[in-house]
Parts: sequence; C-alpha cells; structure tokens
Amino acid sequence: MSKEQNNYYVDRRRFSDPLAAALQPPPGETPDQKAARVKREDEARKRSDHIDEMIRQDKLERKKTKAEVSVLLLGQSESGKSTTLKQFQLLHSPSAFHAERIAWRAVIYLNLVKSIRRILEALPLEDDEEEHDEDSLETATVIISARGRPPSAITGTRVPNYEDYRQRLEPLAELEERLTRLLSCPEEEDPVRLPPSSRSNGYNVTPNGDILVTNGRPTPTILIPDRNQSQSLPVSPLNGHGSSPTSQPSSQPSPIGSGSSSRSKEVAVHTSTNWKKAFSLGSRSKSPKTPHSGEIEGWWEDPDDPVHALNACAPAMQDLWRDPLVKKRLQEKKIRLEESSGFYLDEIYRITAKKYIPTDADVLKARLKTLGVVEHSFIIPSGNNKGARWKIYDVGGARNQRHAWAPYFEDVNAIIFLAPISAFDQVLTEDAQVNRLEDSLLLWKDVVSHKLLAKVNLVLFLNKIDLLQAKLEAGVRLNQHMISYGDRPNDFESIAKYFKSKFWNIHYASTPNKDRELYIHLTSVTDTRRTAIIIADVRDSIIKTNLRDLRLV
Ligand SMILES: Nc1nc2c(ncn2[C@@H]2O[C@H](COP(=O)(O)OP(=O)(O)OP(=O)(O)O)[C@@H](O)[C@H]2O)c(=O)[nH]1
Ligand SMILES: [Mg+2]
Repeated sequence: MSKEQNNYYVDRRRFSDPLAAALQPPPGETPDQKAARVKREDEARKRSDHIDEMIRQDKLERKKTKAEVSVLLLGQSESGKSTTLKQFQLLHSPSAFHAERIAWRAVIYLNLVKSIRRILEALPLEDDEEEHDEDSLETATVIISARGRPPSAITGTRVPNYEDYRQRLEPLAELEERLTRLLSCPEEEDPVRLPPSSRSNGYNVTPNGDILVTNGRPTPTILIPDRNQSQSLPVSPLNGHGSSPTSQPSSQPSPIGSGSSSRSKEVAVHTSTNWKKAFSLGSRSKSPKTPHSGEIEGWWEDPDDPVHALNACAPAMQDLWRDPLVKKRLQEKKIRLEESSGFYLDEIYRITAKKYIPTDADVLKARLKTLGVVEHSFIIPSGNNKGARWKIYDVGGARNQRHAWAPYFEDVNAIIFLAPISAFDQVLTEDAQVNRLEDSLLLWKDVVSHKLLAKVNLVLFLNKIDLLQAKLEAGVRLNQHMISYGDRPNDFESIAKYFKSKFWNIHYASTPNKDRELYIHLTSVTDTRRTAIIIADVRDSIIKTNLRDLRLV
C-alpha cells in the first residue's frame, strides 16, 4: 500500500472513530498544553474506569439477590418432558393444575379414539404383510425386531368379528376428525423459530402466578368448578359448531379401521395456540346457565358434545379391547398400546361417562406433542428464605423442534434431561431408521459437551422404568437390540445399572467441565408419589450446588 493510500485509510479511520479523532493533539500544541491535556485525559479515564467498576459491582449484586432459577427440560419426543412439567405444576401450583383438568378431556378422548383406530387397523390379515408392517411404524410403540417377524405374524390370527366391530365403531371416525381439527396446529410442519428476544414477549400470568409463554397471544386461565358447588359447568365447545379459532370446514372422515389415515400425524399443539381455552370455557355465545333458566347446564346436555358418540360406542370399544383374539393379534403385530395412550382402554366406561372429569392421573397420561416452548413459573420456598422464583421451560423434543433449544442455554441454571430407557427397541416417529435409545444417547452427548452449558447443573432422568420393567417381564431381551449389552443378565437391576454407567461415561468423556456433578435418577414420571420425592431431591441439589453463591440457602 502506498503512503498516500495509507494516509487515506488513517484519515478515514479518524473520521469514522470520533473518540480517536477527539484524542488527536490539536495542531500547534505547546508542551504545557500537552501536559495539561494528558492530565485531563488521565483523570477522565480514571473516572470512566471507576464508573465501569461500579456498574460491574452493581450487576454482580443484582445477580446475587436475584432469587431466580431457570430449569430447561430436554430430551427426545415422548421422553416425558411435558409430563415432568405437569408434575412440577401439580406439586407447586396444584390449583392451577386442577383448574386446567377439564381442558384435557378433548386430548384424552382423542388419545382413546386413536388407540381404537390402531387396533382396528391391526386386525385384518393383509395379503402383503410387509406393507402393513410399515404402516405400523407410525408411532414409536411398534417394536422393530432384530430377528424379523415371528412366523405367527405371517400366519396371523383372524378376528371373525372384525367387520362387526368396524361398523359399531364407525361414528368414532367423524369424532376423530373433529377433535383433531380442533386441537391441531395449522403450522405443525413449520419449524419453530424463537429468537431470544421473543422470550420477553407475550408472558401471561395466571391468578396463581404461573406464566406461560404464548408468543404474544393470550393464555387461557381455565376454571373448573368445584364438584360440590352448585355452579353450572361450561358448555363444551367440542360440539362441532364451536367457535374455536382452529375450526376449519369439515373434510370427509376416513372410515375407522380403513387405514387410510393411519399415517396421519400425531396431534400437536403449538404453545401459541389457545387450545385449553377452546376446550374449557365453552361457547361464549351462550349465556350463563342456571338450573331453572331452561338452558343446558353442562356439556353432557349438549347433544353435539363428543361425549355422546363416545358413550354410545363404549360397549363396542370394551368388547374390542377385551376380545382375546384381538389381544392375540396385537401381540403378533407387536403393538403395545399400553406404552402410549392405551392405558385409557382399561378404563373405557369411566372415561366415556357423560360427566367425566379427568383425574390428575388421566392428565399426566394424556399425550399431546409439544411444539414451541412453554414456560411455567412459580415460587419455591427454601428454609427461612422467602423463596426463589423457578422458571421451567418445556420444549418440543422432535427433531424439527430442537433448534429452538439453544436460545435458552445462555442463562439456564439446570437441565433436566429425560431419556426413556424403555425405548431401546423402538424407532423415532420422525425417522423410522433411527433407534430411539441411540437418538437419546447422541442427544445427551450433544448436551453434555455443549460449551455454553459447561457450568449448568445436569440432572438425568432415565425415564419410563415402569415400561422397561413390563417389557422385561414380557420377555423382551435388551441384547437383541443393543449388541453391546452382550450376555449380561436381562433383569431390571443389571439393565438400569448398565444404562446409568453408559450415560455417565458419555458425560465424563465429553463434558467441558470435569468438576460438574451429574445427578442420575431412575424415574417413571407418570407416578406422582415417586416423582414428587425425586423433584424435591432435584430441587435441593440444584439449590445447594448452584445457588449457594447467590445466598439463596
Ligand atoms: N408409562 C409411562 N408413561 C410415561 C412416562 N413418562 C411419560 N409417559 C407418557 O408418555 C407420553 C409422552 O410424554 P410427554 O411428556 O408428552 O413427552 P414429551 O417429552 O413432552 O414429548 P414432546 O412434546 O413430543 O417433545 C405421555 O402419554 C406420557 O403420559 C413414564 O415414565 N411411564
Ligand atoms: Mg411435550
């Protein structure tokens, strides 16, 4: 570069940097003037440094007194994150949890109807079993056998009553369509984009202080009247004329058992949609009910409410589920509905009763895929301290949701990572080539090796141990799906120990912070009593190790 060019760049720099320009000695400066100027600049610099230091101290002090803990729930789809969040809610804001129970009625109905559809689809003997097997990969409850299909799956058990069941259950097809339409999020395919700035927008505070992130839209506060109160219950918006924002023109439902919508997507609700409101508060167009007003008192009096179709189909559903030939056929097809929403099948008459209100356990078992990020916030008292505000973030775990996690890494105190260890013989719903346990291990490695998370407390829930136990009792062998397990005993203790050390080793090998403590729990997060104990333990460990410096304990 020539001297001229060089000067040009220096001048440009002066122009574009006002501070540098200001510090340039004025032309013709005498030595005395220079000494005075240098002294002034020195003093200015000292004052500026002092202000910087004060700001730093102030920030530190504010951080110390900020009684706030952020916890992020991570893990693959169906690992139990939302269920864990529900357990936190049940423990720390039970009235809000109970107030929302009624909203889950629609989800539970849909879970039940989907289970019935899956059974009906599994019954017919297909000419082409290969094609049918592929159909069943739709959910993660289907087992991929390392040794191919057993001979029984090819010969197959015929269910002579199939056509009769199908006809009796036909009304459920329309109901499934309606519930799906009302619950589903139209942007389901869209990846979630949550810039960090969006985290400060759209908070909605319930009367209990619970906060939900709603991306700017209002969050429902759902109230369920006490059973003992004479107050009327709301009329259901599930009646097909509902004013739900997600209502769309009706499309023809596919006949139940036809298999034509068997690949239909799992129902997912984006955190920005108001599904709880839509399913709880009833039609706004109807005025408040009183026992003598001649108006309907509750959803069960609304002839269009889904409960009627369900209630009418209850005997057929019960016959189907109890039929030994059906059970045999499901076994042959290796479909274990008890691992997903199938547990409602054991309680058909209770769930389809006209005045059914979901219990806590029903809500914990209800499956609704998360899209986006849900924040739940509450105060947890600790000792004499007035308590810290805990914020728990529940994220979508499906592959197209995971990029929304990173913005939350920056100021999180602890991560609860869920790995469903019963899933060793299953594949991802979003990619049938990937074993679910393998996916959990890779995801775990990504999380523990992440530099931004180096100082974050890690809690690992090896979840769904109840299902693992049931699977082992049914004779499923781990080493047929994980060759590395070798010929170790196929019992629960040995397998739990093996998984613990596998996850522990990955952490040890990949963590950027060897001093970090890792807490591992064997969990079944649908079990309220045990999970409450574990949550208390997790809470204490997070507070003790993370927040001692912040004077919270
Ligand atoms: N039996 C049993 N079921 C569980 C357990 N944990 C979760 N479930 C059920 O598994 C299903 C999936 O759980 P969710 O909590 O919705 O899973 P998630 O991790 O939030 O999934 P995404 O929202 O898709 O990321 C629900 O029906 C839960 O009730 C468990 O330990 N045992
Ligand atoms: Mg979820």
